[in-house]
Amino acid sequence: MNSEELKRQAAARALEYVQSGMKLGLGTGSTARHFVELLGARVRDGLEVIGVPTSETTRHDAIRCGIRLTTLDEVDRLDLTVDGADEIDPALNLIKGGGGALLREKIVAAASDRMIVIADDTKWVETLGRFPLPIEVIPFGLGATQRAIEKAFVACGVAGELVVRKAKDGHVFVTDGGHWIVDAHLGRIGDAPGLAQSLGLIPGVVEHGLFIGLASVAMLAGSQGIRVVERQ
Ligand SMILES: O=C[C@H](O)[C@H](O)[C@H](O)COP(=O)(O)O
Repeated sequence: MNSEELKRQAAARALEYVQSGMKLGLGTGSTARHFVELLGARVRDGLEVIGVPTSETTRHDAIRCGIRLTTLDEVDRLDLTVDGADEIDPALNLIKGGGGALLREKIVAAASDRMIVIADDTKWVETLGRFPLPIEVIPFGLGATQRAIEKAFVACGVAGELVVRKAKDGHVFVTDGGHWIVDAHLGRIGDAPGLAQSLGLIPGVVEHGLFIGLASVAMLAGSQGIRVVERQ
């Protein structure tokens, strides 16, 4: 089975948790797109849900799939968010933002009663950090922000190169919120909650891709089937 089929399987399993009347957070990325497409098929069969997309890309996908949309200004809480991840550790802490959607993804996940992470099992790691950690920053004062990030790294016992993300056309990648992303190549993050806290205090850092304590369940699709891991 190829990785797209595995992602679709994980997405299909998450769909079992969706009930009519739910308000849903709709994630971003290749795995979340499978969920949006499968959800769209159920909506066409009569399922009544309303969604909040976590990116402009997902908003367009959801509209194409016939899913009714709302915003976090119009609704208070969401019942469930289903999203992908770049890395998932045994505490269900995540690295997200490989596609640049981390800011809206975190706002939506934090406004949800439950977050299900869907992925193929290559995303499962013992310790976060092999995947470069996305840090969303304000372009103004980038040098000062980067120096503050490096200080936070030293305090948290990690080190690695910071690279301003470029789009495929060679220009700086700009997020849906108009910010830039610096990818931190750390290799291993021993204390992800501690690093998350330190990064959150830096002026100029809008958000970072460490999702701590947000995911309640992970659905990991592999050649042996789907493993469901609940947060302890
Ligand atoms: O910004 C992008 C998101 O955090 C994605 O959910 C994450 O990068 C995983 O994407 P994919 O399912 O394509 O591996």
